[in-house]
Formats: sequence, C-alpha cells, structure tokens
Amino acid sequence: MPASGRPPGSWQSPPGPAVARASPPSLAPPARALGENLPIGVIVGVAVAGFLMALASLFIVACLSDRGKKQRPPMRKRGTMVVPAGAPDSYPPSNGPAASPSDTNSYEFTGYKSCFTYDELVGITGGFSAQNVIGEGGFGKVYMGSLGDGRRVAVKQLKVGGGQGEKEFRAEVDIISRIHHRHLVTLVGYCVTENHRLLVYEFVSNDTLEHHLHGEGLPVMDWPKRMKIAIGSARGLTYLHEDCHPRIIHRDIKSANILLDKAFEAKVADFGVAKLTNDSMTHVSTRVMGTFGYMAPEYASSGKLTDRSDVFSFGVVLLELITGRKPVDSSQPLGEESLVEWARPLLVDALETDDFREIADPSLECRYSKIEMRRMVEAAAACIRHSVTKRPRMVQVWRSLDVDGGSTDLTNGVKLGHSTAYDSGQYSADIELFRRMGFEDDLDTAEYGLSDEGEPGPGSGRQRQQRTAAGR
Ligand SMILES: Nc1ncnc2c1ncn2[C@@H]1O[C@H](COP(=O)(O)OP(=O)(O)OP(=O)(O)O)[C@@H](O)[C@H]1O
Repeated sequence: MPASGRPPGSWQSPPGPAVARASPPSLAPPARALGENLPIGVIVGVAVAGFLMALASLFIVACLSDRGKKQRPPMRKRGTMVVPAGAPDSYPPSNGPAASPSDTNSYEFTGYKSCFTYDELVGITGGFSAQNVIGEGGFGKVYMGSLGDGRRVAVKQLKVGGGQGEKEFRAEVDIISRIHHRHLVTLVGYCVTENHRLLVYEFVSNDTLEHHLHGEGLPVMDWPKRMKIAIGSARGLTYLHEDCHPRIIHRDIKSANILLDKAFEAKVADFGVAKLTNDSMTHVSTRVMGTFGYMAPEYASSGKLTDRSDVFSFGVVLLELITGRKPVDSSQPLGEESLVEWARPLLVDALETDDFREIADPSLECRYSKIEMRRMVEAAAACIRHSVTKRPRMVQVWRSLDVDGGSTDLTNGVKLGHSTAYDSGQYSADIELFRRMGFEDDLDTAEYGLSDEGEPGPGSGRQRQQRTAAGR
C-alpha cells in the first residue's frame, strides 16, 4: 500500500494546504483576496458604478461613430458610377493640361449619364468659380469640373431666358443621350431646375480646332494632323447622319465645335441646335440657327434644313484646314472676306492644274501630301456646292478623305482602319458611287460643281484635256 493508504489508480484531490506549504517562501506580502475585510455594501456599490461606466462608454463610442458617418459625403449610386455629392477636395489644379481620361478611352463615360443636382455641380466646379471657366459660347459659360473619381468634365451653364429655351434644352439632352461615338463628345449628365439648366460633358483636353488653326502664337498645325481631324470629324458627322435612328442634323458645324484630344483626335461637340429628323422627312423647317460664315445658303435664306446643310458647313471647315483662313475675315481685302467666295475659283484652278500652292495655307510651306491635299480640296469643293442635291452625303465625304481605309495614328504611325464594319467590296462600290454621284459629274460643269443646277458646261481644264485626248 502506498503511504496515502489508497489503492493505486484511485483519484484523490490534491491536498491544498500541503501544496502551499511545499511552495518556496515568497518575499512579497501575502495577497489578500478582493473584498477581504471590506463590507458587502461597498463591494456592491463598486460593481454597480463599474457597470454604469461601461454603459456610458458604449453610448459615447456609438455617438462618435455615427457622427463620423454623417461627416463623409453621401454617396449616390448612379448606374455603375458612384458620385460623391460635392467633390471639391479632388478637384485638380486648373493650371495644367493633365491628361484627360477621355484621351485614352472616349467610351468610358458610357452608361454613367445622370441627373445631377445643382448643388452637386456647384461642388464639382468650385462654386462655378471664374478660374474654372474654360470657354464661353452664345448660350453661356463652360466650366471645368471634376467628378468624385477624378475624371474631368465640362459643365455648360446655359443662360436661363437666353437663346435656348427649356424645350431646346430638353431636346438637346434627349439627342445627346443617345449618342456614343469616339468622334462625338459624350454627354455625362445634366441638371434642370426652375432657375438653372446645365449640361455635363466629358472634358476634351486639347481645345478646339478653331483655337489651333486661328489662335495667336501657336505652332503651325501640320498636315497629318489636319488630315486626321478632317477624317475624324467627317466620321463623327457620318455617324449622326447615317447611323443614328432617327438621323441627327447638327446644324452648327464649325471649327469651334470640333474639340481635340491630346492625340489630335477630333470630337464633334455642341449639339445644342441639333434636331431629330425622321427618315421619312426630307427636311426640317425650323428657325435659322447656326454661325455666320458656315451656313448653307438655302438654310440661311429659308431655314430649310437637310443633312446637306451640315455638309456645306463641313466644307467650310475643310477650307479652314486647307487654307488656314477664317470663314469670315474682315482683315482680308474687299471681296475676299468670305472664305467660301474667295476659295471657289481657286479650288477649280487648283484641281485643274494640280497645283495647290495658291489655295494651301502658306504656313504649311508646301509640306503636305499632294494626293491628300487633292482629296481634301475635292471634298471641300463638292461640299460647298450651291446645289443641295449635288452635295455629297457625309458618308461619301468621309470615305473620300479616308480613302486608304484608315487614318494614320500620329502617336505611333499605325493605320487605325475604318471604325465600322464595311467590307472592302462595299467600300470600293461606295467610292465608285461617290465618283458617279459627286465629283466626277461635277467636272463636267462650268464651275467644277459650283453651278446651281449642275447644267452641262464646258467642264474643267483637266476634264477637257481628258476628253480631247480620248477623242470625245
Ligand atoms: N466638352 C468640352 N471639353 C473641353 N472644353 C469644352 C467642352 N465644351 C466646350 N468647351 C470649351 O468651351 C468653349 C465654349 O463652348 P460652347 O459650346 O459653349 O460655345 P461655342 O460652341 O464656341 O459657341 P455656341 O455655343 O454659341 O455655338 C469651347 O470653345 C471650348 O473651348
């Protein structure tokens, strides 16, 4: 039997006092159990006070966290974009041409259209401050702003009671909201209140074609850029005329309405005067709007509007690219103030002689592709015909300019290709149609396509030579 006097394997609780006695002696004073020698009332009081303090702490923490939540800007979900209401903190400095997101992908605003509150737009434009004004048009000022995620926008504040009424405003919103194309400025959102009407566009970072062509002290815009802009804006307009349902007539095509990104990619802007047209309608009679110097004669005189009015205006833009002149320039000698009237006979001469020196912008110093110059001159001559029916369609103009099937990307020199799925057979057929419908026919008129009705005439010098050579 063991010393404990129990059989082996049987459980026995450790003898407490025996263990304590076996411990080494401690130098610390012996611990006294909590409450030892304290009256029971004190113990209960302390416990209740502790409980109350814990409750109070919990309450304070809850209040603070709620306040923190309220101080953060409320997030409003818009489709897939979350836009903080008022984002002045993220507003970028207005003094630098930082790369715009729209430079890299003009589609990224797609799906983000939204109805903004006026306060939100106050927030993103720094309270519509003067330093954020980026331009001013006939209808009001344009401000730069920044959305919560840093993307820049152009906020166009329309004068209430100005030229554009609420009806036009809503029509513009309705039109633009349907449009998505790399060569058209995208509408991001809008705001309508009793006293305010605003449109929010993607910000296009490199100013307008007008600025680059006619601005003071700027480097000469080289020919490849001009060609690229002509092709891009023709493509954008073609989209409005041909691919939108119902079709859209812009009505105010001008170089100030062609915005450029950093890569000189053109984006047609300002659909404030655009109207929807039905396919069944041949024209939309409406009050005359547009810009002097660009307006088609029939539109200016009668308000008769067709897609060929845009074609005429686009012809004036092409003339600006070719000549570097403004559509109306009062500093020019008497009789030469109007670009169209000055250029008409020169276009004929240039095409007859294949010599473009008189018509080409002197600041280009003959640095252009003659083939491309010829294409642009032919297109301009056809676009500004008096006869509405003899003007080409925008799709024809675009294809005649982009005849190689793709514009040269100035940034890396690669061909971009047509952005729509026309096969090469269709493309050749269209070019042929273009020749038959437009330019070649007009070579048989006295004025190279500039006569009103296109009556048969003696024809151009080049055509006369060809006919003579062919024995006709
Ligand atoms: N989306 C945009 N991105 C960058 N700048 C813009 C944008 N929209 C307009 N701007 C700038 O604001 C200026 C004024 O634009 P707006 O469209 O109001 O007038 P406009 O087209 O020159 O004239 P109007 O509207 O009278 O025909 C433009 O010339 C351009 O410099």
